[in-house]
Amino acid sequence: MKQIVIGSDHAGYKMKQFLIQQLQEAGYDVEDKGTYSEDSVDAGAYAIKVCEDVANNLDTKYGILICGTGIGMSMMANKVKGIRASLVSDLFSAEMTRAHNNANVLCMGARIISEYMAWEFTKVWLSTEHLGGKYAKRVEAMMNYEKNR
Ligand SMILES: O=C(CO)[C@H](O)[C@H](O)[C@H](O)COP(=O)(O)O
Repeated sequence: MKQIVIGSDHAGYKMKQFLIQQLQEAGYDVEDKGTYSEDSVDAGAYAIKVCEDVANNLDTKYGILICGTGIGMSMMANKVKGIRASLVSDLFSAEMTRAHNNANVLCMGARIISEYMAWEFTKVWLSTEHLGGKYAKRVEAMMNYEKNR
């Protein structure tokens, strides 16, 4: 079971706290990189904290990021080398982003989805295996582009 590194801005703080509780109850080891209150902060800084940790521990850690829309978090997350972050607002995408894209960071918008939905998406995302084969080749091509640019 991979360790979960989680972060949010002020808009995602409550959802982050909810997910931490659910994840811990489900037996996950969770590291909370902040923010630690609903005081206004810039989401990008927390995306970097989470994603640099995941990128340095690709075999052992996954990341979860929450802001108001999930957009700023996912944009910043994908600037960190080694990160494949997906913004998810439906169950099918939560599954496919693991099965086809092997995402290592899940982003969600607390002003878009409910806590219930966020936990449903998180469970599917964590329990879906990457399918490999042609999908692995496509992910590899993506990572080679990043490495060589
Ligand atoms: O995309 C975002 C961050 O880059 C988020 O949706 C933020 O949570 C949102 O922009 C925060 O808005 P606020 O007016 O500062 O609460």
